[in-house]
Amino acid sequence: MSGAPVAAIGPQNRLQWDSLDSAARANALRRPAQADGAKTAAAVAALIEEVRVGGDAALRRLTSRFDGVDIDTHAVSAEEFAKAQAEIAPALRNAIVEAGARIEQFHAAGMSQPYEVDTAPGVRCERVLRPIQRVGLYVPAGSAPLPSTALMLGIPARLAGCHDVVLCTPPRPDGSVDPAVLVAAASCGIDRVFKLGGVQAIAAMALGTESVPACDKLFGPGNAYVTEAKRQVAQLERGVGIDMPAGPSEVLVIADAGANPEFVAADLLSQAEHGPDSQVILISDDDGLIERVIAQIEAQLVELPRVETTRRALQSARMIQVATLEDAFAISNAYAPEHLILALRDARRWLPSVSVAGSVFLGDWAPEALGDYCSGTNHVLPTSGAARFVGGLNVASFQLAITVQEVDRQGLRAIGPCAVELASAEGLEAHRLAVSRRLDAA
Ligand SMILES: NC(=O)c1ccc[n+]([C@@H]2O[C@H](COP(=O)([O-])OP(=O)(O)OC[C@H]3O[C@@H](n4cnc5c(N)ncnc54)[C@H](O)[C@@H]3O)[C@@H](O)[C@H]2O)c1
Ligand SMILES: N[C@H](CO)Cc1c[nH]c[nH+]1
Ligand SMILES: [Zn+2]
Repeated sequence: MSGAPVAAIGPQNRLQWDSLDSAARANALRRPAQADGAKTAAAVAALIEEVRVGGDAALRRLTSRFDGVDIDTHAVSAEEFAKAQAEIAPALRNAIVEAGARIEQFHAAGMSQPYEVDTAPGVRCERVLRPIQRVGLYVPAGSAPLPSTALMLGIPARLAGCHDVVLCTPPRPDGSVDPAVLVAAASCGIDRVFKLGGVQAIAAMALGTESVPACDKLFGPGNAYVTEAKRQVAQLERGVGIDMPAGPSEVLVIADAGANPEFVAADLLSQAEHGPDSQVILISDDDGLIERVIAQIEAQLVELPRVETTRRALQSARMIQVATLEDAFAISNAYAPEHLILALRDARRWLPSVSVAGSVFLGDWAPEALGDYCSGTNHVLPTSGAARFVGGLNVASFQLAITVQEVDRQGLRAIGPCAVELASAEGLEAHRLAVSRRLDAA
């Protein structure tokens, strides 16, 4: 029996917040990737161990298994960089340059500055900034290569002054790397690129292999495997820093009755198409708007090339009706979305109601996709609720803030007694003497 295609958004996706008990509310805001978290963690741990033991040989095996291609040398050669430059269309090159300029403008404006303060006569405290010595960047390419991510990682790294930069990205089935990723990397001064994806890339950059150098901190988004691998390597004995959990994409839209349903549906679909575990949420105080958005999703979905992936992501979509917009913000702040779109009349007026989010898009003319590419903000953003405690990537993510204190005799006399008192209270005699011996001599 044939008929109309099954609707992507069904009654199971529709929720009336006021009618839910607390368990149903918690369930409504659960991320889809959490479902098989334990299984993913075990698989990832085994793969990291395989790289630790096997080095480059393991990288070759895993690339063959997961990317379906046999590669002898993972490092991208100078010839491959040159070929990529020749291959990409001028319009794409121009877009990379144009986006890069705005990303640089925004990130440069937000850079931390060194500073110094005399906290007492003869006591100078400073903060100096140093680039993290060797950074490892991950550019996803499983379902689609993301040259924009190379810009989002490479530009703040360059502004921070990082000279030793390694970048990994999964190879294509023919063993090459997407040329636009290479052009974007080169535009940031990055020439050390490895054809490596997933867990094996993260493990290689964390542990080091014969060909891939061990890095001090890893950056970049990726699927649930990549995100779990970052989490695990951060706990290894040779500690490696990570930027944040930046996993499967999320968008939450708060829309009022006046929102444009065509635009709202397009925004929800734009994040659903990233992968089956993307999560999209619409919250509105207007039932009619929700109905119109759902109709638009069904209409627009069938036109999309990645319809099956998108349809799978929509299985975990939430269309939530609330009594008031204040309720919508309370839900959003509890969920901590990676992206938050305010499709509201006078959207800026509502900005103070946002207390937790990765990046906010104000009004009908700010699609989230602009932030993905070229508004200037960074698209590497916290997912899975991490927006509660970490912000998006920025130049400071690539820097060490080192504090310095310079104290002369006068300074020691001024603040030494304070330290002596506190050391005595803590019963730390050696601490007290390190100060009082100098006080005696000063
Ligand atoms: N939060 C952010 O800032 C942000 C930004 C951009 C993209 N993203 C997300 O990044 C993700 C990109 O995912 P992707 O899959 O397209 O590319 P990816 O490069 O992250 O992952 C591809 C790799 O996953 C590995 N892999 C696939 N199946 C596996 C399995 N069963 N076991 C072990 N490893 C496996 C393979 O090694 C493959 O190379 C999407 O979820 C997207 O939403 C997030
Ligand atoms: N939306 C992604 C972050 O969640 C970033 C991206 C790159 N390209 C397209 N989108
Ligand atoms: Zn996107």
